[in-house]
Amino acid sequence: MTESIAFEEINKYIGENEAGLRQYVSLLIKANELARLTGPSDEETLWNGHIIDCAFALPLLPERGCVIDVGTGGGLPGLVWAICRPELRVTLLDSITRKCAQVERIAALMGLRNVEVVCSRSEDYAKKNLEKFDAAAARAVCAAGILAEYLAPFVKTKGKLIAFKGPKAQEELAAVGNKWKTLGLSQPRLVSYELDEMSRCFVVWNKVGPLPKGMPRRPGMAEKFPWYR
Ligand SMILES: C[S@@+](CC[C@H](N)C(=O)[O-])C[C@H]1O[C@@H](n2cnc3c(N)ncnc32)[C@H](O)[C@@H]1O
Repeated sequence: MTESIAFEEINKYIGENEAGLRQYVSLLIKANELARLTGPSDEETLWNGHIIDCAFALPLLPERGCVIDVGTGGGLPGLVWAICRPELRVTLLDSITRKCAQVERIAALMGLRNVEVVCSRSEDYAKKNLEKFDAAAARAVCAAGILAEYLAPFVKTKGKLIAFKGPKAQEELAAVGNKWKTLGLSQPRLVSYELDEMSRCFVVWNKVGPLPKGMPRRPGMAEKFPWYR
């Protein structure tokens, strides 16, 4: 792993947007009481473990354009990005209606005009939104190989796929080997960062070619029949 992101690189985003990010945390705590959106939901855990974690990806995002957060749950990372990068249009996608309703409410209460919430399985939404986004990302959704199948259809050629990953990243990538080209993707690169003394990373692919015929597949097929096996 050669690349890394230091806390200093994201500190300015956090400093400039602290009021908005703190407001999001307090709305998320309230929303958690109505619909379980995240795990532990005290202010410190949300700030340190979720907000800062999501902010670490900010330097990887495109200068402008639109990005999609697949499996956004309570709006992570998409709402953090929408707050810190108001010039980006951010689509927050999740298949669970009660989560989407809460995220929509939070975005409305915060007056975020650059956010769209979509309640759908990613495979269904991808069919109608092929190659519409400059970047697609996901945090805590599924293993890298399966995730790449979810994200790749959304991304324009030369766009980016970003996956938040922990210590299992190398193992998940090894399961796919060097077959990424099949999905129209570059070989992945790993970008490391440190949070709470834990080593984490982003897996980043570039979209370099077309999707194979038959993709995106029906909901559920990606997990049942991994494309790389
Ligand atoms: C563990 S949660 C993570 C939520 C958030 N990204 C975070 O970091 O807190 C995973 C979310 O992905 C959603 N999800 C998983 N597969 C999906 C799919 N194929 N299409 C849409 N949403 C999906 C689930 O509904 C769930 O809300």
